[in-house]
Amino acid sequence: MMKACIFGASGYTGVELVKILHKHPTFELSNCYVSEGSADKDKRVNDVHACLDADCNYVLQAASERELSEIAAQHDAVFLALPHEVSHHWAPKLLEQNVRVFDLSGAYRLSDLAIFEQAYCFANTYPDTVQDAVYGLAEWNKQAIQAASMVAVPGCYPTASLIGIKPIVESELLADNCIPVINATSGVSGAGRKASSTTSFYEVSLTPYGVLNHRHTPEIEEHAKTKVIFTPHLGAFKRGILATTTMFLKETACAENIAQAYSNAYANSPIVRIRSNWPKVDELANTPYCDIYWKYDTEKRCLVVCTAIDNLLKGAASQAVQCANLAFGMSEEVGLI
Ligand SMILES: NC(=O)C1=CN([C@@H]2O[C@H](COP(=O)(O)OP(=O)(O)OC[C@H]3O[C@@H](n4cnc5c(N)ncnc54)[C@H](OP(=O)(O)O)[C@@H]3O)[C@@H](O)[C@H]2O)C=CC1
Ligand SMILES: CC(=O)N[C@@H](CCC(=O)OP(=O)(O)O)C(=O)O
Repeated sequence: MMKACIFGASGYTGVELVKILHKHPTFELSNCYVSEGSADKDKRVNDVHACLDADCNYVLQAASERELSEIAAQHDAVFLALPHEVSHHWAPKLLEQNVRVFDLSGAYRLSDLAIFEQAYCFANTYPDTVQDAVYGLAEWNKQAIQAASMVAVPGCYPTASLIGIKPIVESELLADNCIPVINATSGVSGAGRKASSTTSFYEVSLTPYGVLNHRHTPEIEEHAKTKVIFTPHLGAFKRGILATTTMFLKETACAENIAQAYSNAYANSPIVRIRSNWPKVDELANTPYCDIYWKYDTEKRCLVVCTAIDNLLKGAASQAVQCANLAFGMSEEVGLI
């Protein structure tokens, strides 16, 4: 068994990691950590999150930066479900030990430090770790993930968006002057567990936010290798993301080569499911899958592709474990389906 631990185990993505690793056949969940000042420290995780099974009773231990080396030395895999700023400092310290790090935050997803600073409003001061970090979009980066010590697990919106766009870009079907337009809606768990008025049940409706300046725009652009116009929306539901992307294609594109592009990318994927109808978030909630469906208007040369995921799973925790499975030589879907 490989020993694993989770930092940020009391949060929304952290608790999904607890669920998955608790039942995983190869990873043994050895320790669950929260911050030194956490209101949940010393509690059992299933007392904090009653949805967990009775035997899923790990104690939420307080951990500080001082203990990172010692903790890293005791584990094979470390999962960081922490705020970006905390992962940014902690990942390089953990990596000094012989451990693999799977970071769910955005701290190491962008290779350009100036673009990072603009998007996250703080500077990444560990350029070597940035360079070593492998982007964990599992369907597209398998070989690099298999060899990685540091995996930057993609954001939730970027996962949903990139799965729809990349087959078209990589197959050179996108029209030269086309900027894909992505409209995506997330449930409120995307904002994390910390209470705020914008995510309170009474306040949430359906509305766009982060228009033309959301930090996921540069992440999608770097990994799709194209500019995009990305508009996120907050919806009045708990879990899930639905991303609808509109793209104009080259004159040479036809329904057959679009189908071929998606089939080449995902026909053998255990996680991405090519459907025969439009996906619905409720069908994906609590699963590690990404569902995809598209329609092409030949006359307008317009492709509309729709992808749906659970933001806490394929958008975070299950994709982190998908990457860990690959990094430890297993099939990507082990312990997930
Ligand atoms: N929610 C989502 O859909 C997605 C989230 N992510 C990313 O994953 C990460 C976790 O997100 P999420 O689970 O939603 O966040 P939550 O706010 O739900 O949880 C954050 C966790 O981090 C802990 N924490 C907070 N501050 C510190 C600190 N200074 N030191 C140590 N631990 C700390 C919290 O515990 P405590 O304060 O009790 O110590 C809690 O366990 C974030 O970087 C987020 O951007 C990525 C993709 C999707
Ligand atoms: C609904 C909501 O607020 N969603 C979050 C995105 C989820 C997240 O935590 O983003 P990372 O993938 O970058 O970590 C947001 O828009 O900031």
